[in-house]
Amino acid sequence: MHSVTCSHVVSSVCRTFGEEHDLSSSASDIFHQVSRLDCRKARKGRLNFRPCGAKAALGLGPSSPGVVTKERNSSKLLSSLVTDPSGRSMLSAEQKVYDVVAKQASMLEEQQKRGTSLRDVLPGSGNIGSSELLKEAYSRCGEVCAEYAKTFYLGTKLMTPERQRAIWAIYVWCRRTDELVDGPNASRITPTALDRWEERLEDIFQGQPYDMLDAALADTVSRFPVDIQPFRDMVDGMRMDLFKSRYSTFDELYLYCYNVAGTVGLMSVPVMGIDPLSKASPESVYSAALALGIANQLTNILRDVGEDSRRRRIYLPQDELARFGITDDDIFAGVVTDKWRAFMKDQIRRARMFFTEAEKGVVELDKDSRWPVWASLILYRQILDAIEANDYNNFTKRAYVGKTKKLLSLPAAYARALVSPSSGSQIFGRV
Ligand SMILES: CC(C)=CCC/C(C)=C/CC/C(C)=C/CC/C(C)=C/[C@@H]1[C@@H](COP(=O)(O)OP(=O)(O)O)[C@]1(C)CC/C=C(\C)CC/C=C(\C)CCC=C(C)C
Repeated sequence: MHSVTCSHVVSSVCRTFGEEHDLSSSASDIFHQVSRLDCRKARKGRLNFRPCGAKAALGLGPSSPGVVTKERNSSKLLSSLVTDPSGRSMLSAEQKVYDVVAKQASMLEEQQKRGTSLRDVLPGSGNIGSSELLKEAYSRCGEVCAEYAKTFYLGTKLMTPERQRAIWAIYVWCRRTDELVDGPNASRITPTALDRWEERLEDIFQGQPYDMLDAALADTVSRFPVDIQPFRDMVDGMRMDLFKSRYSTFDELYLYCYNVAGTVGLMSVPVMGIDPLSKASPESVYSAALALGIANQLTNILRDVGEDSRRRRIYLPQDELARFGITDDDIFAGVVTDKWRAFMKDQIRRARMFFTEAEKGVVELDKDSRWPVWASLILYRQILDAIEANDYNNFTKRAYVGKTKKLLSLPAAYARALVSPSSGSQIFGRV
């Protein structure tokens, strides 16, 4: 029996950052217990630039004035710079994100050189189960996950115990991070609070967790080759939410989507593992994972236009809205017009392209991990169909996938998960 409920566990983090740290004695015991955990040292990645990345592959690179033609290779780095309105040079969002993907991939390649890789990482090589407190920590993560994301939780049950626990620990950290700016105490969250949350993240990766749930993540990152950068980037996404309520271009929105959701894909791949039969390059698998996060977030945004507008937020590219003759006031008025339908068709088409890009990577994942990913992909993509079925009224009608459709998606996902890289025809990004 746990004395702390799941919602308490998640929301307590907000209190922690609104006031001074208050650890319960059991959490502090856990802290002392696990602070001795070995910490995997962050490895410096080799960065190189190649013409790939989901956004590039989809032909969605920025095309607005001020964008210099991009050719990505190390000798042409400068040509990938874009200029901001004041004329200063800066990296495009796609370039920044691609750097992170390349770093994750190069970490894997380094690992391959040392003789292990995600294709043959053996879960269970660590000391899971050796501490009752850690077991308890992971089990609380599982409870949070089951409460907030039931279908996904069931999906993780197909994974090996080590992988499922690790995914729960990552899920809980993401959920707590998101709750900082989206939860009941969001109005009390300041940039300083986010700085402190990030310091706490650094401590987790140094094997110095602060509470029980952090301890589960500290253990996870000590056993799987998970890099800290996507976690830092998610905190950055929360910072964006504190300051920003408009996105002038898709490039800006893309960065936001990467920060809050693409990062989840990058965090998950090292735990989910790549099928030993896969011939895909690590870079292509990470790119697909990134694409799934972006696709999910774009879908989430399109579903929630009305809800966000009531908070005076518009997560849609302003230049594209203008091209369709739509103003902020039109969105606040919330009337479905032909202009709106045309705009939405375009946005839905783009989200679907990201889903298609992501599909290529799911088949490359370890066989036990494919089912939950297919399930989440199929379920989330159906929200786009539901927006169409609502005649693009995402102002006052919430697009949702009905129970029957949801249930039917699960065996469909299972069938797709049976396709392995050897039986599938879509091996891509060969090394
Ligand atoms: C199998 C699977 C889906 C694993 C991911 C598990 C995980 C660690 C999830 C964390 C999700 C989370 C709490 C993110 C915080 C930010 C946030 C809220 C993002 C939005 C998710 C939906 O949230 P919400 O629960 O509020 O949605 P509803 O309103 O209830 O509909 C996001 C839209 C983004 C979530 C992003 C992903 C799940 C990324 C998935 C990508 C992978 C798992 C990589 C798969 C690998 C390949 C090669 C394709």
